[in-house]
Amino acid sequence: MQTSYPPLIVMGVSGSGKSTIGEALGQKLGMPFIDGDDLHPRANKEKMAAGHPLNDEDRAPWLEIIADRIGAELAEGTSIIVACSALKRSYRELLIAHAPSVVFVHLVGTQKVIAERQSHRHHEYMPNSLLDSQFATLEDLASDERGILVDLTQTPDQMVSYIITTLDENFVDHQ
Ligand SMILES: Nc1ncnc2c1ncn2[C@@H]1O[C@H](COP(=O)(O)OP(=O)(O)OP(=O)(O)O)[C@@H](O)[C@H]1O
Ligand SMILES: O=C(O)[C@H](O)[C@@H](O)[C@H](O)[C@H](O)CO
Repeated sequence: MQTSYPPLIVMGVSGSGKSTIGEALGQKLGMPFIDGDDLHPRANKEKMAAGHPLNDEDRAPWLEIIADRIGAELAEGTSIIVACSALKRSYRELLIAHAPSVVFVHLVGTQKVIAERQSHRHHEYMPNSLLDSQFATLEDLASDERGILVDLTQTPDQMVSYIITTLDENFVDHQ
C-alpha cells in the first residue's frame, strides 16, 4: 500500500516547536522539510531582531515565497513540510491559494510553557519579548480549515505519532 501525504504547514507562535516537529515529521514520513524562518527577507529579520513585530505588509512577501515553493514542489509531484507561523486566517488563505490540499498542523500550548522553553534557547533573530505580540496576533484554526491541533506539552515523538495517526485517519489517500 502506498500512502501519499499532502503538503503540511507546521504552524504556531514563535517557540512552539515548529522547527523541531517539522524536521522530525519530515524524517519519519520521508518528506522534505523547509524552515520558513530561513525564507524571510532580510528586512523582516532585522525588524524582528530590533524588537519590532512584523505587520501584514511585512509578512505578505514572505508568505508568497512559501506559497510559491509549496505550489512549485507539488507541481513536480513532491509534498513538502514547511515550518511557518501562519498566525492569521488571511495568511493561511494566501498560503493555500496554489495548493488547496495543504494541511495545517497547529502546535498549541500556553504562553507560560512556550516562554519557559524560549528562555533556554538562542534564536538567530527572534527576541523572546515578541511572544506577547505573537499570541495577540494568533487566530486559531477554524473548524472549516484543513488542520490538526497538537498539544505541544507532549514529547516530540508523541507529537509526531499523533500527527501521523491523525493524517492517516483524515487526510490521506491510501492506494
Ligand atoms: N515537544 C517538545 N518538548 C520539549 N521541548 C521542545 C519541544 N519541542 C520543541 N522544544 C524546544 O523548544 C524550543 C523551541 O522549539 P523550536 O525552535 O522548534 O520552535 P519554533 O516554533 O521553530 O521557534 P521559532 O519559530 O521561534 O523559530 C527549542 O529549544 C526546542 O528544543
Ligand atoms: O510571523 C511572524 O511573526 C514570524 O514568522 C515569526 O513567527 C518568526 O519568523 C518565527 O516564528 C521565528 O521565531
